[in-house]
Amino acid sequence: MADQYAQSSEDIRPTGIPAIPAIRWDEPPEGPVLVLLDQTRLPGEESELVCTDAQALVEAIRTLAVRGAPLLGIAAAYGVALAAARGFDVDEAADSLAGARPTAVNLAYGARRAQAAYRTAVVDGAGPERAAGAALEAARALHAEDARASAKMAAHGLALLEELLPGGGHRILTHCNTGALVSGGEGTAFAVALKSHRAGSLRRLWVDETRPLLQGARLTAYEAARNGMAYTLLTDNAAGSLFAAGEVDAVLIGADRIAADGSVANKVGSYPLAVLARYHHVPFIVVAPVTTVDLDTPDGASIEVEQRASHEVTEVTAPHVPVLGMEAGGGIPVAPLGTQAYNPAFDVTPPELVTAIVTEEGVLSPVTAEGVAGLCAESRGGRVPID
Ligand SMILES: CSC[C@H]1O[C@H](OP(=O)(O)O)[C@H](O)[C@@H]1O
Repeated sequence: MADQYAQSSEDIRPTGIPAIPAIRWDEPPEGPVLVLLDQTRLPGEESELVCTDAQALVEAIRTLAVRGAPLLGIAAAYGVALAAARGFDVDEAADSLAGARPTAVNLAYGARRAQAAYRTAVVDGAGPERAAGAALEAARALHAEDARASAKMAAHGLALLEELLPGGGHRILTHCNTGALVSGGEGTAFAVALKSHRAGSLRRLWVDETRPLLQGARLTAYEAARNGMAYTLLTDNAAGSLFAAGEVDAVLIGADRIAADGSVANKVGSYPLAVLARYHHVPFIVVAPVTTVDLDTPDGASIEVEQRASHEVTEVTAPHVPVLGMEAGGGIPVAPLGTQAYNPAFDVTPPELVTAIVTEEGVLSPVTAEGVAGLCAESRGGRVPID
């Protein structure tokens, strides 16, 4: 069944990860800027969004021009460095960036890490310029750490797939977008699928479109095509029939926050996939860096799930209008005007439904509170306060 839905080979353009990096710091003569690949305009348009202050970055985060837990942390750290470099109030910038979206713990972690570097420099007698340099150094370090973590997660994840599914021919279902567009490297869950592809072991990447903001259709399909992967798009509500047909060997997803008990907050639609995977005896694998683990959040019920605007559900956009960032009424109504929609951006999967959590520190399975704590103990000596 999988092969009859394969896109034709000429559609596959193995041109590598996005030509424009998801994020980059630049220092033109008029002053430092943070340059983002505007993810609201993908896949049709690869355009850059230039942020000159933290407020512009907060808006870009809220409209998902920049998104995905690890990249949100990196962006927030650069945002604090940008505020420091341009003489704005660093604490105010860190607070507004940390609070831009509630669920991805990396966001606050990145902001606080750069803020802590700035403060430490000031306490050590550094002037504003050197202190700003310390914040930028912290952002660059986080960026590089995430790139290394991505490569390690890909290696650990592929080894797990080969253990669970010996002989290759992996048919992997993924949800939302977890590639280079969410990372300092090649991503989290997508990086595992990409490594499987490069090893000749990926038979099919099933890509959930991921309503309502279509990160799967717009972003994961874009990354899979650019990497020459065999992928097939599906509506979220078609996933169940794929499991029933025996077409899914493993589910690979990312995470936005992993609580101390191992509960996983991820894009809405992840929890139903976990239930389907359990019912059909398919491994449900979460791939996330340790920066996504939050020991200060005890369990899934304690995770704040972002609720987003109704119009993201009740309207679709015209081709030239970005999916995100539009005001209510900016799109084409698919429901009666005035319809209110339940639009949680994430859901929470309990640890007992998670086969394994893959981090740069290795594979945690089964998922236990002790194991989650152990991940952090190894990877993060000191802990930067994130709230
Ligand atoms: C590996 S982080 C990617 C993670 O972030 C996505 O959410 P959003 O697109 O709203 O930033 C989704 O939960 C992905 O799993």
